[in-house]
Amino acid sequence: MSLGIAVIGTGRMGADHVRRIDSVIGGARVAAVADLDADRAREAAAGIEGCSVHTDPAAAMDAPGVAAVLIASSGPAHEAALLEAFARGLPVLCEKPLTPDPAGTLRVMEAELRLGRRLVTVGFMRRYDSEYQELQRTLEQGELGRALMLHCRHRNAQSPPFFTTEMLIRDSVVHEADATRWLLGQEVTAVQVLRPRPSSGAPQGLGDPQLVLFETSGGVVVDVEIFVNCGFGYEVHCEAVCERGTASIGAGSGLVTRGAGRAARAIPEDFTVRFAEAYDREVRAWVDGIRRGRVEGASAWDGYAAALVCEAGVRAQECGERVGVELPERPALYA
Ligand SMILES: NC(=O)c1ccc[n+]([C@@H]2O[C@H](COP(=O)([O-])OP(=O)(O)OC[C@H]3O[C@@H](n4cnc5c(N)ncnc54)[C@H](O)[C@@H]3O)[C@@H](O)[C@H]2O)c1
Ligand SMILES: O[C@H]1[C@H](O)[C@@H](O)[C@H](O)[C@@H](O)[C@H]1O
Repeated sequence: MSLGIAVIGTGRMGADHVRRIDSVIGGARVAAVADLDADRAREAAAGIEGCSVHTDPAAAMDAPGVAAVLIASSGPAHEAALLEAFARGLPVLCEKPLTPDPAGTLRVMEAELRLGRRLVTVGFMRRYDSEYQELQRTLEQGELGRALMLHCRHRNAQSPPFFTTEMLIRDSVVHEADATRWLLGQEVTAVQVLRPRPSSGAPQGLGDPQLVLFETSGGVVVDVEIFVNCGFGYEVHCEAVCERGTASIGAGSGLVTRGAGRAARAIPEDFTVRFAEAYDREVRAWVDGIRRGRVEGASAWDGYAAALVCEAGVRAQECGERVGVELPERPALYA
């Protein structure tokens, strides 16, 4: 029998996940959707047989046939939805950030610890991207020697209207916080943020772009250019500089055209294009895991570690200094 999923939040990502569950991956179906905006929820559920429509996330989780929850509401709404899923013992895939602040993430992790079993997967989809996976394997195999530096670029064509300077870190650089931990198997121990003059292409008051520096427990230095209003497309690059060579991803390998004295390759418009396959693989792995009684992917601990890195990043944005990341001991549940 297919796994009945309640999708909470049917905006840009949620609607895309509804489509994915309904028509891309096998073994699951959208049993219910919820969005504060009833029209948006209805639109996402249109044509899906047996899918009930709600404005209250808890009501969607109580709908007949629901056995798992996918949370794609706005970040501040994640915590309440996660706790509702826990109250029902439902496994949950929650879009990043797990919650926007470490205090909320800690409450979620502690609630899961009280349950004594893992229910949460955090939607850090880069872990499912084939290029990132190849880079991770290359670094793990060690043929290039130990990693010394990562140079990362993270560019969005434009930010949504509600984006704030803090969100450059908490909503965008949170991906590099997780990717750094996952690629290197090391923790981020300190963060600095350099702020060039804001681009005239960024909304008034938004400190965009920024250069974020991580130091890791293994002595690697990571620089992240975050530029969420670059204007020209979506780019995520990562180059690892190792002792005997480099390995890089994100250059794009699509069609190249030549003409009128120029060579050209399209740049993806946004993350739904660049990471389409990664989202498919992430949701498929989550569904397959649940069907086999396992919880796959990034854990609440990973969400918490990333949130602590981002908290240090926001403090570094404000004070202009290097800010240390204080990570507590990892609970045994997440060993
Ligand atoms: N993994 C990725 O690459 C990626 C990409 C984009 C967004 N995201 C994440 O996905 C989440 C959603 O982002 P989005 O771009 O789709 O935003 P969005 O604004 O398009 O959609 C959010 C939806 O949540 C609904 N909502 C808000 N509070 C709610 C509540 N309490 N109950 C029910 N519905 C509620 C809103 O009405 C809206 O329709 C965020 O956590 C975001 O960070 C992840
Ligand atoms: O919510 C989105 C999403 O996480 C994207 O993957 C990232 O590139 C954007 O910067 C962020 O705003």
